[in-house]
Parts: sequence; structure tokens; C-alpha cells
Amino acid sequence: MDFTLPILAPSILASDYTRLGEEIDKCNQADIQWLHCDIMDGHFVPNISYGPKLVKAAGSCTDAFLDVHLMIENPDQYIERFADAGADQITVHQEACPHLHRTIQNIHNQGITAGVAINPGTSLQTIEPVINNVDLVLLMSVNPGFGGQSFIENTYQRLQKMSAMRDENGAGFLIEVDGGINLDNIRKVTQYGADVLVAGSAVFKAKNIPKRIENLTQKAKLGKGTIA
Ligand SMILES: O=C(CO)[C@@H](O)[C@H](O)COP(=O)(O)O
Repeated sequence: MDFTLPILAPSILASDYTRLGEEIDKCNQADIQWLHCDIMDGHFVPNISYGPKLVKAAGSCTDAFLDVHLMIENPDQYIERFADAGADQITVHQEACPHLHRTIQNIHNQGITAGVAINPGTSLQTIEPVINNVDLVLLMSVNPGFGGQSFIENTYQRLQKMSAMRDENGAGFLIEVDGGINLDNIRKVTQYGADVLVAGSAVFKAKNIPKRIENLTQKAKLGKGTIA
């Protein structure tokens, strides 16, 4: 599937679940390419969000690529269920996968793309052995578990290092950044190498959601490729 970079991926975690269809429809009005679903289990992260049933409902409201981020322990146990629910991509946490290479294979075996996520406090070197096997690396720019947190500033250096690792290894994965992205920092995040920008509060707390998505996307485009 071809996408135009940078990609803005609204995270429905910040949406009004009582009007989920309408909220996603507003994203469709802005021609979103990706929709981001955050799965939290109350163990890997200190919060519980939603499961495959809601992912399926969300997917039925859009043609956008369904980007499912599993912040859960034992992700292997749930890969098939989220794939059946319509996930186009599943991302698992390095910190939750003792057999990361096998988990990535399990995702690919479902005929979908695979991502690996890392927390702000985890060394980038820990994912080096799998970077030629994944389609996406997700750098968390907040400690996962809650929407509405502030962006952690050292993400910029981590983005630069991750881009350099990709070049050195001749890898082709996309770099996604998730947490605390807003109108003030989105340009800089893309300047430092992000291809995909997850935004929850910045999208769904806006009065005019389609307009906000357009503004965020425009600012992200201004940053793309401006730092070597
Ligand atoms: O995974 C997470 C939080 O753990 C994120 O996807 C949040 O949903 C992003 O929300 P904002 O920081 O943009 O409000």
C-alpha cells in the first residue's frame, strides 16, 4: 500500500466513544490515511482501553489503514484476534516480547505489516537485531498508558539516532512517533525524521476536527526532510 509521507494517524483513545462513528467520520472528511488504535491491558501499562470488538467497529467506519498498537503483555495471544478484527498493522512492544523475532513472524503470518514499539527509557540498541524484519518502528514520546501527556524532549535525539540506524542497516521501516504531538511541535518532530505522527488530544479535543487534521498535516509537511 502506498502512502504519502508524513502520515498523520489520529488516535481514537482521545475520541468521544459515545459518538465514535461521528468522530471517525470527521477524520474521514480530512482524508486520513491511517487511524491509530491503542490497546492497553492494565498490566503492561497502568490503564485499560478497549479490545478487538471496538477495533472492528472503528474499522467499519473508515477506509483508512488500521494501525493497532498493542500495549499489552503476551501480545502473541491476541495477534490473530486483532488481525481478524481488521488490523492492517500490529505493533508490539520490545519490552513485552521475550521472543520478539518470533512475534514479528506471527504478525506477518496474518498477512499484515508488523511494527515494534519502544518506551522512552529503553535503549534503541535493543531493537537493532530486528530492524530489517519490521515495517515500522514506533518511538514512544511519552510513557505509554495515557493520552494528554507532555512530549518528552529527548525524543528528537532518539529520532535522529533511529534514522541513522535505518540508513546504516539499509532498512526500509517507517518511523512513527506517539505521544504529546501537537500544533507546536509536529513540524520539529518531522524535521528530526518521523514519518508517521500519532495524535490523540490534538485531534479529538479540537472544535473542528477536519480542520485540525489539515493544520497538523500541513505543519508536518513543512518539516519533512529539512534536517539531514
Ligand atoms: O499510546 C498512547 C498513549 O499511551 C498514545 O497513542 C496516545 O493516545 C496519544 O495521545 P496524545 O498524547 O496525542 O493525547
